[in-house]
Amino acid sequence: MAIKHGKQQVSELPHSIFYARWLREQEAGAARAAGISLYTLMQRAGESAFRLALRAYPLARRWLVLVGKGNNGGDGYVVARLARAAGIRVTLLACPATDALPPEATQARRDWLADGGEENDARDPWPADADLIIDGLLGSGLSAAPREPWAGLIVRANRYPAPVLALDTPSGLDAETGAAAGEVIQAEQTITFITLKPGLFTGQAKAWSGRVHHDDLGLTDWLAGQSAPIRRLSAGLLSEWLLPRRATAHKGDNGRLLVVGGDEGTAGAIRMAGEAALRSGAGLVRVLTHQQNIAPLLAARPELMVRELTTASMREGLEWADVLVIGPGMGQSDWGKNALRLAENCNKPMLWDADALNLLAITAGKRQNRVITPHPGEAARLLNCRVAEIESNRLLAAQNLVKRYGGVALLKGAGTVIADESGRMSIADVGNAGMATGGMGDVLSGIIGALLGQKLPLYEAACAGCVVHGATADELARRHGMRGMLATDLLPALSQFVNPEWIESDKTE
Ligand SMILES: NC(=O)C1=CN([C@@H]2O[C@H](COP(=O)(O)OP(=O)(O)OC[C@H]3O[C@@H](n4cnc5c(N)ncnc54)[C@H](O)[C@@H]3O)[C@@H](O)[C@H]2O)[C@@H](O)CC1
Ligand SMILES: [K+]
Repeated sequence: MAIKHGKQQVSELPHSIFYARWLREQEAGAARAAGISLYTLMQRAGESAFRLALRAYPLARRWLVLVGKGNNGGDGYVVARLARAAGIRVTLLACPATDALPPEATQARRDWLADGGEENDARDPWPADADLIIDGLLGSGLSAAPREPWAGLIVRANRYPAPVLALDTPSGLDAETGAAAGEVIQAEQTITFITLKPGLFTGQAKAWSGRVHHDDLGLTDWLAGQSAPIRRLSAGLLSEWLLPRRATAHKGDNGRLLVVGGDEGTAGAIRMAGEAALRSGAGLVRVLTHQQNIAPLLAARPELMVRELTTASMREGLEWADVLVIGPGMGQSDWGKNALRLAENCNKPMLWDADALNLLAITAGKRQNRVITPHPGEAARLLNCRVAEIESNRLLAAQNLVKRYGGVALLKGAGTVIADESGRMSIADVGNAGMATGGMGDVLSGIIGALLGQKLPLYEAACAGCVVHGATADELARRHGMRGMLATDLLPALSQFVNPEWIESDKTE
């Protein structure tokens, strides 16, 4: 839904994400280009947040506005002034001394005081009956974990029984990376200004940001001339990648997929990958697996062609296939290692996942024709670092994976990041915590493998596959909730997203 304020409009989230650091360097030039002052920009930010607060919390009449020492606090002063003028009881809590404010925030403070607004020390007792908190403590200027007294105020806000609307970013969350180095305010809604920032979509973002809104503050024309370093992926983009199937298509047109894995006792992984590929439109799926898995797989899914994995069947399969998916349930025994050695020389598009990545960490080969899909633990092994380092900057980690291993890297987790060798980067704004369960990765491998077989280039297949996967899980969560979602629940539901021409328009965002 759009919120109108003046000539501006808060619209659906755009697909462009810009670094906060870059925006801070550009903001003066952008305001100049738009013929407005930085203070006007701040007033627009405050006005936009004020209107959102009225719309989202129509019954809230007693607001606490927390302001810090930067321009994020400046936005807060504007919200406070507008709210007070509208008859809302506003308690403005400043942290701590306000004499060192930057110029625009100084102006906003002056206007607040000139209108008769009062400023309280945020460390003093807060009124007990407020029904909304506006968070203007820390924005994109955050440089480290919040210090005292900011950290203590964040804790206090989080204990306070009123929802938080965060200005630009939830205070304490790193706008660049989504990392939470210390205390972070728990926002129910966040309104971010001018551009989306990566830290609102990956890392710890989903735990703290709540629902994200965006307002470009009227800089639409200026923004149209900027090229975004990162793309936000949503279901609305699927029709860009997945065209309706040709009416005359035959199974050979839709890709012959070789899926390799499933050691003794791990037939499930390979079955889910193979079946996800079929459900995502693969023409033919041949599975090479441990001989014990053959009968159960054939019984469960007769459309799969299942054979024993041997050197001969692997060689023959690689000849036959258009695309290779290797790793699900493969284990790290000699059995899997042999298959991987043969796969290393494959020149067709391929996807390596799970145990293939654990073995890759040892062999360290670089390939342009490969998508790798590590979770943070696998990524840490691949980059020889700690999981915490991966999570502290997921965008950088994905770039480093590509630098080291070539091709396309898809780093799983809340806010999956996809990067390629040309420098393209995307963050998937789909998916939910219901997906934190076994087998989800195997399903993703099958989907991406199928899309590679339908001739999508590596990067596009990874992006589209990730969106199909996450959007399907979101749809299931909407219907049944997150807890108890199974990877196999996704399989029959994939069809609505791999056929985007069938998506109803209200499901695209
Ligand atoms: N970019 C723009 O053109 C616009 C920016 N606006 C606002 O301005 C904000 C950025 O303003 P600033 O650059 O002044 O930065 P912030 O207001 O986000 O924070 C800077 C202040 O926080 C302090 N600080 C930094 N790290 C800290 C830590 N770990 N613990 C305690 N204090 C810490 C700094 O010393 C400084 O006083 C945006 O987030 C947005 O809310 C809006 O007014 C709209 C226009
Ligand atoms: K904030």
